[in-house]
Formats: sequence, structure tokens, C-alpha cells
Amino acid sequence: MSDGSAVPLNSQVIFIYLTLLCVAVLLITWSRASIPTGSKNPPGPHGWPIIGNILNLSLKGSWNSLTAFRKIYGDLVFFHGLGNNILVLNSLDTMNDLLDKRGQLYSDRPFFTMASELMGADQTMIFKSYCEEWREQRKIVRGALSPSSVKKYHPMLKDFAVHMCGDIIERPLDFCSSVRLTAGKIVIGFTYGIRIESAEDEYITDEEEVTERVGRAAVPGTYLCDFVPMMKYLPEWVPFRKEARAVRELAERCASRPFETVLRNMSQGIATTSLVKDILTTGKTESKHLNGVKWAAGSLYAAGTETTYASVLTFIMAMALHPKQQQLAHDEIDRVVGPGRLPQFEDRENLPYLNAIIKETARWHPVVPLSVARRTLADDWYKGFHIPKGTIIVPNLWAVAFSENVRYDPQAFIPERFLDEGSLEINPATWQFGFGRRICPGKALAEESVFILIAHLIWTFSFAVDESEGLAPEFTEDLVSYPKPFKCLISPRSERHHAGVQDALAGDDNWFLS
Ligand code: HEM
Repeated sequence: MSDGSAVPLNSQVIFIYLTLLCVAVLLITWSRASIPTGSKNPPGPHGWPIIGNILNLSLKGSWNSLTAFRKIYGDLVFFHGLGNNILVLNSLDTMNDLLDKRGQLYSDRPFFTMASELMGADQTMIFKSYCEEWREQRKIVRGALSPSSVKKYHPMLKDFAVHMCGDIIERPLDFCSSVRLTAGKIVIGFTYGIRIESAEDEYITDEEEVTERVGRAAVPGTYLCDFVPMMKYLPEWVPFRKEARAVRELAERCASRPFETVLRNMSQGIATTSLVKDILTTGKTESKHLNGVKWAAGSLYAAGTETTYASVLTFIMAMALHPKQQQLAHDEIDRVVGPGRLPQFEDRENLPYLNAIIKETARWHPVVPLSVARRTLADDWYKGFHIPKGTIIVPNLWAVAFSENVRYDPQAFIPERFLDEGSLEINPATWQFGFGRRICPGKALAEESVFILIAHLIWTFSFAVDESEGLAPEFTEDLVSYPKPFKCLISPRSERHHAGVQDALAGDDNWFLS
């Protein structure tokens, strides 16, 4: 008899204990979630037990809604739940205060089990934690990416700008692909001195594939193992482990193949100017250091290509949508450069309206709207709020671009805001590349590339909306945001402009072979 009752009694006791435990956990979590906003962590939307308010934070394309939270909660918006804390920074002051002035605490990156560890993206600078290897990679590229070093590549950048215009003249409907290929050519040409001829080139196809697959894995929620890291010990035949291995091998090939080509060319004395050649000629070359150079160089394609592409494509869309501003840019370039020659880097200081358009393009649709997230290395206190160790920090650059504390309508495309001395507008160059110790190391190359590509485009072409199709701006919602494929009428401004590009192509002195 006793046997029969003992089992159910034990189950009941366990059930009661478990119920009490759950109630206790719920009460504790509920009481934490109900702390009046502002008394401890920074304020944020109301939370629920266990899940907190983390589900109020949609992950894709959330820059607009996060900016709207500023009106309710101010410059700091805190989300928590399921063991995570996320702090959104909604003003330039908070970004400068925390990411720059308190750089020793705010320069780490979030960790992704799938992308960083299993796919091996943590070998690249952008995914690396704030560690000695990261410092070494930054040091390696610092000199080679400095504004004065980038000047050496002016002939290459001009060459690519002319080729891009030539491609668009031939295939105006494929302008997106032409710009994309040009952005890839710039980064590979600059990094390795390798000339890419077509979008089918393996250097490009491999890099594009890795960028796409790692990019997808770095969106939290794509792979369950990011929430349950123990899953990384599952056997190799499990689909996500297979995917991780395939991407890891591809990434290794992307970093190694062009790097070895430079080493080979250097040993034969035929290597052209490149970042890798520069570093190896001027720096230490023991094998430990070689691996650092390989991965520092291998970090640049993913970080540099999509961002350059996004900037130029957004410019094309903005021009098609804003014919008056386009006309003013045409008038200016006709006055300063004229139809008899192509634009040069030296023209830049005499093209204030074009420079204002470039700034306005970066403001109108920031290329990396939520910058690249950081993670705090220790507990911190700011403006009376506690920011726990391990909090993911999201610098909402969109909120800076769409600050309402300005004279001109933030929603409108108005380059003049950057010409007006009384305007309170802040130059995007001070925020679009990030902050402090992790500020974009490719800033100088990006600024020079974007200027020369845009100057060539505006010199050569007119851009117009195809009235039969219309043009409603739509942008991708990933880390780097750019216009979704769109139709737009692009045509050479005149026979002379057409001929100018053809002549430059015919007299092409092929920078890579010189
Ligand atoms: C318009 C073009 C570009 C924009 C808007 C841009 C923007 C950014 C931003 C916002 C960050 C994050 C910085 C932070 O955490 O505070 C970043 C990081 C980075 N960028 Fe750029 N970037 C551009 C072009 C480039 C180019 C051309 C290269 C290289 C060829 C490059 C290489 C990198 C690298 C390696 C990092 C990671 C730095 C680190 O984590 O230490 N970027 N970029």
C-alpha cells in the first residue's frame, strides 16, 4: 500500500516546490520590471516578467521606432529581458560621452556564437573583442589607411570612376551592379593591388558570398546557437555546424588567396602598390605578424564595399528624386570643371554645393543607421543611471541625422543646410564613421572614393525618375542600409560628356600595370 501512495506524494511535493519557485522568480522579475523608470537602469518601455521589454525592440530596420522613443524616454532607452540588456543611445552627446570619452569600457563588441566563433568572423577586426589582437590589427592598418597614404591611390580611384561611368553608359539599366562592382574593385585594388575585371571574378564572388552569409548569421535570432551556446558542441553533421564550417573555409580562402598573391608578386618584384605591400615593406614580417596582416587586410572587403556602394547608390536615388538640387550640382560642375575634362580630386574644394550634397546624402539616409554595436566591459554609471556590465550598446545614428533641433526640415533633402552658416546641422563626417577607439579606420579611403565616384557621376550623367514607373524610396534594413533595386533613367548629359568618358577609357593608362 505504502508503495502506491509514496510516488504520487513525492510528485506533488516536487510540483508544489516547482510552482513556488516559479512564482518567486516571476515576482522578482516582475518587481524588477516594474521599477519606476529612471530610478536604476535608464528608462525604457514597460516590461513583463522574465521577458522584460526586450520584445519591444524589433531587430531589423528599427532606427525609426528607436528615434521615436527619444520623445518618450530621452537620449537613453534601456531594454532588458531573457538575460540581455540593450542600451540605445539617441544623441550625439551620449555617443561622444560613452563611446569616446569612456572608450576603455565601451569598445568591446557583442559576441555571436555562430558568426564570430563557429564561422570564424572574430578573426576580422570588426567582430574582434577589445583585445590585444584587435589592437595589433588596428595598428597594422593605421598608417596604410591614413589620409596621406590614401592619396597614393588617387590615380586608381579615378580610373575606377571612369570605368564605372563607361559601364553605366553601356548598360544604364544595370547601374546598381556597376556601382557594386566598382566598390568591390576599389577595396580589392587598394588592399592587394589586384585588378578585378568582372563581377564573375572569383575574388569578388567569394567575398560577396562570405559577406552575405556572415552578415545573415550576425543578425541575432538567425541561429538558435546564439541563444544556446552549448549547441556549438553538437556534431559536425548538424546543418548549422555544416554551414559554419563551409563559411569558415570560404572566409579563410578569401583572406589567404589574395594575400599569398601579394607575397608571391613581392618575391618576384612585380607587386603593385597596395596596403598589404606597404605594410610588409615597412613593418615587421615574422610569421605571427604575417597572420595579423592577413586578417587585418581580410577585414576590409566586408566593411568597405557595402558601405561605399550604399553611399553612391543613395546619391543616385537622391538625384533622381530631386531634380532642382541635381541642376544646381550640374551648374556648379560646369562652372568649375567644364565639359572639356573629367573632375579631379583637386576640384573638391571648389565644389561646395556638391560637397553639401554628399553630406546631405549621408544625413538623409545614413549608411550604417545603428552603427556597429558595442558591449560594456564593466558596470558603469551615467547621468545617475546604472549601465550593467555586458550591456549591448546601440548608437542610433539615425537619431543624430534626424535631430529636430535644427532650422531645416530633417525629413527633406536640403543640401543648403550644410552651406548656411547659421545652421545647427552637424557634419556627418563627425558621426557616420562611428566613435572613439573603434572609429572606422577606412574613413579617409571612404571619403575619397565616395567623392570621386559621385563627382564623375554628376559630371557625366543626368538622373531622372521614370514617370511610367515612379520611384518610392525603399531601403534594405540590415546593418548596412542601401536602396533596394530601383529603376531610374540615367543618360549622358551630352555628346561631349559621353565622348569625355570614352576618350578617358581609350587613353586608359591602366594604373595597375604602370
Ligand atoms: C561611407 C563609407 C563607410 C561608412 C559610413 C563606414 C562606417 C563605419 C562605422 C559606423 C563603423 C563602426 C565604428 C564604431 O564602432 O564606432 C565602421 C567600422 C569599420 N570600418 Fe567603416 N565605414 C565606411 C567605409 C569603410 C571602408 C572603405 C573601410 C575599409 C576599406 C572600412 C573599414 C572598417 C573597419 C575595418 C571597421 C571595424 C573597426 C573596428 O571594429 O575596430 N569602412 N565603419
